[in-house]
Amino acid sequence: MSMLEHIKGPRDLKALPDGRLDELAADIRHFLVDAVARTGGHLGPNLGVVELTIALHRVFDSPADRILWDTGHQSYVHKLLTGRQDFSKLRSKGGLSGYPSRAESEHDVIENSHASTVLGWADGLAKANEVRGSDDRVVAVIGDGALTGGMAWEALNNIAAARDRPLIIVVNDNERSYAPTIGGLANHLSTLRTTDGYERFLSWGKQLLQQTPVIGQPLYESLHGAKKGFKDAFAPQGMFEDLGLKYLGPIDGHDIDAMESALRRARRFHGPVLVHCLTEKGRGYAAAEQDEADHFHAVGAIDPATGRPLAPSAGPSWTSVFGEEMVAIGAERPDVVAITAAMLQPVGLAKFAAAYPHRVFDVGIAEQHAATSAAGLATGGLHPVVAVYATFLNRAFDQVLMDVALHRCGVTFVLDRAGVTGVDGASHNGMWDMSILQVVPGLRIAAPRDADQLRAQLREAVAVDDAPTVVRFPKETAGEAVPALERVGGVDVLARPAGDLRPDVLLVSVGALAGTCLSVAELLTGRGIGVTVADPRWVKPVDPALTELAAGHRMVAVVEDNGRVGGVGSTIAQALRDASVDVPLRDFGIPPQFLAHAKRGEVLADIGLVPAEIAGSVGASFLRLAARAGQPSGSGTEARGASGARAASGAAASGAAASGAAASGARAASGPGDAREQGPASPSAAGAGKVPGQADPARPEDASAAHTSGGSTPRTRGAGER
Ligand SMILES: Cc1ncc(C[n+]2csc(CCOP(=O)(O)OP(=O)(O)O)c2C)c(N)n1
Ligand SMILES: CC(=O)[C@@H](O)[C@H](O)COP(=O)(O)O
Ligand SMILES: [Mg+2]
Repeated sequence: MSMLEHIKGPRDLKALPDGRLDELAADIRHFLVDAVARTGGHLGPNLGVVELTIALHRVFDSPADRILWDTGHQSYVHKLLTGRQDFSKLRSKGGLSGYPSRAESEHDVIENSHASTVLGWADGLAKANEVRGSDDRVVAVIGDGALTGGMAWEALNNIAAARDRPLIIVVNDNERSYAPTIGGLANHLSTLRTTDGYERFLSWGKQLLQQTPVIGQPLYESLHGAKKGFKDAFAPQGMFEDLGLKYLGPIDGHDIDAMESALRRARRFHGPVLVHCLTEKGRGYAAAEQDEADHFHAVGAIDPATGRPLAPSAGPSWTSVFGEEMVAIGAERPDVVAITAAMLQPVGLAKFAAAYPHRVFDVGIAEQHAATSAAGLATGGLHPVVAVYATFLNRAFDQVLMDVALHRCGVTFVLDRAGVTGVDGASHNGMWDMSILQVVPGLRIAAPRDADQLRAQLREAVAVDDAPTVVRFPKETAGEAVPALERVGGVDVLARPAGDLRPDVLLVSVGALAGTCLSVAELLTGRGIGVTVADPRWVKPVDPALTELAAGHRMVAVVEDNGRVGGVGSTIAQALRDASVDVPLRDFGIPPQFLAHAKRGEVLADIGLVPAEIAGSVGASFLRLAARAGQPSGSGTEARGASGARAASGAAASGAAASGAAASGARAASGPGDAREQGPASPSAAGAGKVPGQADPARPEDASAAHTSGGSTPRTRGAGER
């Protein structure tokens, strides 16, 4: 039985004799490499906080004392020491989250994986302790990378002002975000680190004197008193102390004894104190320590012996397609520059940086600054491309609105990881961008359906110099090309009703869900419902060609990998009303919920954003609409079923059929899956437009619902009512 297995909670850890702690640390490292090699996860960051976390849980009394983690990706050791050692399903459905989770443990507080928030949380909790007269402590662990985020400095400004409010800040300084941390702060931390030699000399002297009989200890005591003056005289006065924080450090973050000693001093201090500890991301695992990219910041399944990835990539990722095209654009457009928020490699800008080192700017984990500095770059005559993960743009909304859009700056925001990402949990899904950005005047949004469209639309975006543009795409591989039959206005028609079926349903396919939509259309074709599949390409502003297309159909359905509320579907519904196109609309997207961690495919299935559920719901809706209007139920008849209506195949199902269909120009909807009769969506299909409280235009009994789809509404209400 390993030492780690004896630890069921912090109490067991505190009971462990000092001499066994290094053995525990070794056990934990071995566990982390073994477990995360199987599941994937944030191996490097967690290998770097083994001793730090042991010391924290030995000095403080969690959960009475709150131990908070910024970003939370480095909380695996914290989980191991607080009763959670089954990592077999880490970041998988039903398994441990890759971040703190209140549902998992009373020891966990912050579930948000967005960086730089921990000091804000800590300030609030420390104030609460003060108001409630509690002597419990608040400990905030923040990385050097997260410390470059603006929120951290807003909080520090408040924390430092309260000189007698206890709060312990532990800066986990491993000199890296993914790559080495940039900026003046990083330089300052480096200056403070140089006193590390001074500290090492002192700790050597302390040990020597304490081992010297008789005179050693008294001599140590008197020298210790002189140390303060010596340090003040020679060691750099850190800005943290200038701010009003007591500074302890730099401390060797891999020396449990030194860490415990510093933390005990910090705990006794009745005010804000910053413990600056030096750690190494990937510590103790050679493959991580030697990984130049990011010290195994986040890995997939790997061979633990070599650190090499086990699962070969299934084809070019959206990110790599973007990165390659940026290099090509960069050669043609010397005015194009790029901005990353401490994620050069993950967002695909590494090749652009290698080719044009003076045209890429890493601003640290500072998306707000990224947006506003982009407004400055654009005003200075350049065209900045700001590449961030979709979810992280949330925090820069005001800057996009009031700095970039208000001043009509030609800035292109490239949002990677847009839509459901899955394994990183609720705060990582890119599910809000196409809702919040709908309200930004002049801003245009592109949602490419495949790699070819990404290349084309990126070029279209950087050609716009008087408004912000957005290009958004999901995680992982870019998948097969989805050719268009024709372009109507700016809208690509991907499929027309099969055979003699009429245009019953216009299925608006947003972005990378084109394959899903082609499968939906095939299923509906099997029910004798004629479907046109259209990809608007630019979803904001709504193309008039789309509203014209809608006018030629009996119902519209919009499918998007984005939140339903305020998303593309809502916007198209509004455009139909504005154009007096009186056609009912159903929108299918992500319900307004925080989604638990699971694989992307599992989440999409759980929320009903899959062909069978969407087809079932659209088909049922359409048939009810037709029945209520006394019209034939589709241009084919149910009776004809799959045998009657030709179930065509196309690009999504097979290349040959696609090229054949494209040639004939009459391709029906296509996609995998059979054309069997699909029952109406199960009531639990929360995301497929069937969200509790959401009305179905064909069901006036839902009239009480808070939000109905746009377009004409059932006879019982005025047209265009929402
Ligand atoms: C607002 C925001 N932007 C970007 C990220 C992506 N991200 C996750 S961890 C990380 C690096 C964090 O560096 P640091 O705080 O030093 O922690 P370390 O990984 O070094 O322990 C980044 C940029 C994020 N989580 N939040
Ligand atoms: C913690 C964090 O924000 C990132 O490291 C996140 O894990 C991104 O993961 P992917 O790059 O694998 O999408
Ligand atoms: Mg770091």
